Amino acid sequence: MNLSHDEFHVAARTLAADGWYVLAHLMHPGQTRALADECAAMHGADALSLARIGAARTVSLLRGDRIHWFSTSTESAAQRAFIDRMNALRIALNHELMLGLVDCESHYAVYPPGTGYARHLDRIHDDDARVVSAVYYLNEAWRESDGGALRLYLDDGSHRNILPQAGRLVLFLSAQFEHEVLPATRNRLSIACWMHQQRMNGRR
Ligand SMILES: O=C(O)CCC(=O)C(=O)O
Ligand SMILES: [Fe+2]
Repeated sequence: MNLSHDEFHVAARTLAADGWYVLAHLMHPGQTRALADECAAMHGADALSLARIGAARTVSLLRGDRIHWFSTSTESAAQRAFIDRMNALRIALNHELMLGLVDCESHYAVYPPGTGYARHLDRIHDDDARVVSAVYYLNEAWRESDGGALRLYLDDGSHRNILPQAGRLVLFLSAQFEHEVLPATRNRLSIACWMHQQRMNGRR
């Protein structure tokens, strides 16, 4: 396992060249397990909310995940460790690519069996803040037969299926890559995260 900053260097270079990258182990397994346990416990206690889409904030049939936004006032030690790690990555990306990423926003997501997220772009049309999308997966021993891949649509018309394996972080440019979450046969746990630039279009 490589948790060194060399890995961030490779991530930055590959993101610049290809627009997407899969990092094998963002955090130590114990930290990932703590996040998975907390996310599963919140789901079990019905403490997650149905996800909503867009400015209208309407619950949509397009996505079936239940979420909890991280916030500094309520965050746990496990969430803090994740945010610290993502901030280190964000600073490395700024350093190497001069992206001007000012912060990240993150939420837990649980997709119950049979639910997914239809093909979409993370850059919302009236908001240019999201630059890099990142998804951190929390599922131990995920098998191909469990379904639940992230399908990333590439510029050449092909696609890649990425399984939501614990420890894996997927990065891609928010404005460039359409993607979808395929339905799974078991609960699919993750943290979705967006790195922001300062908004250019005046919106707050
Ligand atoms: O969980 C994933 O693999 C992707 C989630 C996603 O596309 C989103 O929350 O916008
Ligand atoms: Fe997305």
